[in-house]
Amino acid sequence: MTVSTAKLPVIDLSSPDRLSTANSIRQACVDYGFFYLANHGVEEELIEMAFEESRKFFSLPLDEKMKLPRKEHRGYSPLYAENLDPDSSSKGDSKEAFYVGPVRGSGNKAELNQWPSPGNFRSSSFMEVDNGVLSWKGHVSHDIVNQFRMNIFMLARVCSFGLEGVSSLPAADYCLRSAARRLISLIALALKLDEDYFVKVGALDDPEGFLRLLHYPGELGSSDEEPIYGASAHSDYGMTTLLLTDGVAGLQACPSYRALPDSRFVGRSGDNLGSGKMYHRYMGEFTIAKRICASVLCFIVNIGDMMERWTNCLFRSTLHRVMPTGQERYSMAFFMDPNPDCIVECLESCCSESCPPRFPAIRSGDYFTERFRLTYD
Ligand SMILES: O=C(O)CCC(=O)C(=O)O
Ligand SMILES: [Fe+2]
Repeated sequence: MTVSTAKLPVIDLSSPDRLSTANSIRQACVDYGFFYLANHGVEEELIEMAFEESRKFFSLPLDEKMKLPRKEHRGYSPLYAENLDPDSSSKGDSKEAFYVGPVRGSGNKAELNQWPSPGNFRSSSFMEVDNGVLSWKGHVSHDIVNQFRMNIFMLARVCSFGLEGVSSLPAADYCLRSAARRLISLIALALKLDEDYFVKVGALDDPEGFLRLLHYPGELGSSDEEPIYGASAHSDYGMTTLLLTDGVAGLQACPSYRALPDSRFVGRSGDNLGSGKMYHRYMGEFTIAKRICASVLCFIVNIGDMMERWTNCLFRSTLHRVMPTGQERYSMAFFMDPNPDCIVECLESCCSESCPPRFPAIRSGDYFTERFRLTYD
């Protein structure tokens, strides 16, 4: 373990001492906006299988992947299509991604997900899991009518989104989404709120949690070119992100960043959200940042902008990025976002006369629309 890793706190999600866990979370969110989450209940085998599916998916020929272009934040996004920080590099991020949105509970939205069709896979290595029978830990096995549905299940269940026609979901209580919900109740306690506060304000209604599979080819730019980032500097937009990586280094966070008071209200041009996220414009150099060494067994958790706004910047939506190391890298990020209709406004406990709310109340969906526009347009 490196020194920098040791400094990032490890939170034990299974600890029976919820108050002490909540206090540790509070400290981690105030100091870093990042922490490791251990004993989250998601089985190693499930994580490994999801990584395996992800590797197979990204190894499909580009024209197959391009049959599933990203729409409504679901589907495939090729190399350089996204630029999280257009001011630091014009080329776009050296990563490809596949997005999965909620499959169940969102009306027609479930259908917006794009899935590789059986035809896409016939010539690939992505298929053939036990001849159409999916087994999980010996508890369950389902005949899944075709490879298409099986592949949906394989990927979707990592976020516990249901699959019509599949009667039981063994992983449902031990999936990313359930871990995120348990964590969010601890975050509420950490903020001295009722543990179901975020449920009560509708943040977790039919949540718009998204899973993003990521593949970084690891290419290094030549020194006379603009820098190439795997993911350029950004903060995440939602409540909290649960990140899994294959252990290859590259993720860097910048917990030392403190917003200059005025910059909080000055966004990049066209950004009318007061997000003030153009850090390096105000800081000069983007200074690093600790290297985060990830164990595949621990999630890396970070706080997103919505939580930062709720807490009036007490909890930090920390700037982070992925640097290419020359080594290929896979990760999976589960973004727990508030329901789009949830109004996010400064918590009473986080403001006072001398510390007024820094951000106006905002509908979560409006915030996301604007941030996506800035990333993709
Ligand atoms: O791949 C990683 O380690 C980080 C990804 C990330 O920050 C993101 O997708 O928002
Ligand atoms: Fe991120």
